[in-house]
Amino acid sequence: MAMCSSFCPQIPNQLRARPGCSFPKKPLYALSVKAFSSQTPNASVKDNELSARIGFLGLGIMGSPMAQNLLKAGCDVTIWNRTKSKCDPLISLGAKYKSTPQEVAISCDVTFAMLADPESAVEVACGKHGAASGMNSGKGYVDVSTVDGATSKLISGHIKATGASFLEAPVSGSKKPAEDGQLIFLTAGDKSLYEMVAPILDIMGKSRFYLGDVGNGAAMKLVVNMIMGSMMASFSEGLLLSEKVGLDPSVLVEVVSQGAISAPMYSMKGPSMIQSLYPPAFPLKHQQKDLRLALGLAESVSQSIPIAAAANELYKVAKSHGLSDHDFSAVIEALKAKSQNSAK
Ligand SMILES: NC(=O)C1=CN([C@@H]2O[C@H](COP(=O)(O)OP(=O)(O)OC[C@H]3O[C@@H](n4cnc5c(N)ncnc54)[C@H](OP(=O)(O)O)[C@@H]3O)[C@@H](O)[C@H]2O)C=CC1
Ligand SMILES: O=CC(=O)O
Repeated sequence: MAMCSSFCPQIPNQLRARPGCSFPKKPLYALSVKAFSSQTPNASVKDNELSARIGFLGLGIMGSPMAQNLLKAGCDVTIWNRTKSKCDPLISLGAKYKSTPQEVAISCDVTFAMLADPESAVEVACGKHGAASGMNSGKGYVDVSTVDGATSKLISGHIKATGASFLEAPVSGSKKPAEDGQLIFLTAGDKSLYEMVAPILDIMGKSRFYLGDVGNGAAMKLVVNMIMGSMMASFSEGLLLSEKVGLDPSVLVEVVSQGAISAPMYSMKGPSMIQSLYPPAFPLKHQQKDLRLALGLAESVSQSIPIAAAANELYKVAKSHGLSDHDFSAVIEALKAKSQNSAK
């Protein structure tokens, strides 16, 4: 890949990412771009970002705004989505369209994938007309979907067998951070690809962590979302209990927001949960998938995670009530259903 070989060796050792290192967006952005632009030292940020042909596969709640931010930054973006109609708004913003992941990979230097789950991530990367069949040495594949480590290693194996580079880079942050370019990237895999795509990650995110070997990014993401899923389940119990004992749940949200357990998630989701509104930012089915995968991760090291296991059961109940495509805060409805049943 022309841009990789031209800039990677230019990065001074002290600026290279170490496993576990966090790179906040603002201070290092210029450094990343400088390294990226070594062939023309005075070239503008925009000129250098434009030099990469970027593919984007998967234009759901997250993929669409991420690809849109790349387009807004002036990048050359080629897209594909299983449901073609979701490509149309991006095509009208200047994206190119290809009809298979393979064709996207053939026409791009680096291809990003933002897919629902392990099955779809494997299908799009390794299936018939999948991205791997369009890869070769000099290209890169960056999977930003939330999957388990074994899936990520499987995809990495297929990609690297073609001579291409692989980076897993799941994101923390939901629909709004994706729209605002404020995601947190949890990356692992080929360091040279990490360094190459750093300026691209910085368009879509506010910080990035390089965590070493493939699997570590997936594990970090699953641990974070295991905590988040349990927090939301516990918050739901609190909202319902406060109401049952005659308190105003809005006041509970305010009290929580001022204390040591305050979290943006509670302030953002609490008011709509009180109104039983769950517009999907993070679909409940994906939160349950992440808890399921976190349970597998814990099992792999014989770690007991009883709180997360209980939360997982609650999300499963919510799914059985048809709430899969609602926001994950709809897990509170599973508790409401349980208390109605026990009152009978
Ligand atoms: N939403 C959020 O807040 C966050 C989500 N994530 C993770 O990011 C990933 C994407 O999430 P999100 O955008 O919310 O999910 P969506 O459900 O909105 O989008 C899923 C995407 O995967 C595609 N897809 C699903 N199944 C297949 C398949 N069999 N073959 C090809 N494509 C398929 C969908 O295509 P189609 O349009 O055709 O259905 C769509 O592009 C998930 O792994 C999620 O856990 C991570 C951080 C935050
Ligand atoms: O995966 C979801 C998120 O908000 O992060």
